[in-house]
Amino acid sequence: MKAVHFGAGNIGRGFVGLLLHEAGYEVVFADVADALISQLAEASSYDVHEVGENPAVKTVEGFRALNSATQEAAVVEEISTADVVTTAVGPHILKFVAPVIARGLAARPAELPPLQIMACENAINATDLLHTEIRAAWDDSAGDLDAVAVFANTAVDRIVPNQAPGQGLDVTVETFFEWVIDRTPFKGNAPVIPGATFVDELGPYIERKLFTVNTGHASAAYFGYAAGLEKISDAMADPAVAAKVRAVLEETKELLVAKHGFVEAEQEAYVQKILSRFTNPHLPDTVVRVGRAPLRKLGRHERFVGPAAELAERGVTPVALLEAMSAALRFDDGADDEAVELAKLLSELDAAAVVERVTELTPTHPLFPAVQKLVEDRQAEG
Ligand SMILES: NC(=O)c1ccc[n+]([C@@H]2O[C@H](COP(=O)([O-])OP(=O)(O)OC[C@H]3O[C@@H](n4cnc5c(N)ncnc54)[C@H](O)[C@@H]3O)[C@@H](O)[C@H]2O)c1
Ligand SMILES: O=P(O)(O)OC[C@@H](O)[C@@H](O)[C@H](O)[C@H](O)CO
Repeated sequence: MKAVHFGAGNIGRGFVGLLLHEAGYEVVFADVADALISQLAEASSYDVHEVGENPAVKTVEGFRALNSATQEAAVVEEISTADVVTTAVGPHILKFVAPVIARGLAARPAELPPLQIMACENAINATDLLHTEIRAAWDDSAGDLDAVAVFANTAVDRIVPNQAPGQGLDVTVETFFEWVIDRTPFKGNAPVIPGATFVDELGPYIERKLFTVNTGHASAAYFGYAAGLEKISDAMADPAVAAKVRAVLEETKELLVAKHGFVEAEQEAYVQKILSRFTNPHLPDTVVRVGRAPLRKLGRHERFVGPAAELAERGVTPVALLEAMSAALRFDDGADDEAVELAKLLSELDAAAVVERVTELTPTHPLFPAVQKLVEDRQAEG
């Protein structure tokens, strides 16, 4: 069994690659970072260090690695005979990997079963997005795309920080992990991945993960950044930051319970578990990694505006979520391209235009005036 995995970064090596390896797949990593690919191509193994409660070391071996920019033909050939393709590149990068996957699918021998494609990104229905991009790159003369590929959405959860320089290919991760995959597109032929959980209705799991783990995480990052703190665990050790994060998760809990029917006590236990994961002092995770790409995080269906808009539509005015969004508007890490772009938008556009551009909320949406006020307050500070 062979899996081609795009994105040999933190989650690629520390989670998806590990679980595919443990499931018995030969993993072919495809990435555009040349030094990383050269290192992987030369290595026979790397270790995943799970830190926190019940620490462990897992070894990944038997993989290969290709540069998908300079060795595209080889990647296409690997995909043409693979069983599974996964990605962990970031939602905005899916459009760049889609044409290569389309070419691999077009070259697939007719006798092979459909390629099983799963995007493992922090975004709602990222595989649908990848599917759309592959369709856009698809040459109809190659036949019916949906006859040669199966697309399944997933939700992936494991905190994998940026790795310390000098650590080589080894990855430090938390012990917790969850990979939930929509079973239904496979029509009885789902891949066997013992570390993954297959469900019939993925929607509630994706939203619960994004609007709890990622909303809480990003809140800790932006409040922590504003407090001058470097690590997420330090931010969570600050009582004022921790209280604000808790308040944010109270609001998303209200939405998730009302919308998906999660039992309140179970959702509360989920929240508690997640808060304890953020405080893991063994995990060297930083507010700038977790806060990265604020424009994406302030997007319409993302971790802040997504739940806040739905609460507003239900007649509930979010308070803590808006406070977290206000902190996000103050995330001005100069090394982050999106933070720089956000600062530019704040200085060039009027508040309503910033809200429309960044959040894609329309002026008639019930959340719009509150977000506009946040932007006006931010702009008044200069
Ligand atoms: N790190 C985590 O804790 C975590 C957990 C769950 C989900 N995720 C999601 O996984 C995705 C990746 O996150 P990460 O933390 O591993 O980031 P990362 O930056 O460590 O890894 C991304 C990798 O993608 C590669 N890449 C960029 N453009 C590419 C292209 N065109 N083709 C092939 N490879 C390309 C980069 O070189 C990099 O190695 C994101 O969507 C993120 O939200 C991350
Ligand atoms: O990857 P992002 O930028 O969408 O979000 C940053 C972190 O919140 C994220 O990577 C978490 O560590 C991860 O989603 C945990 O499962």
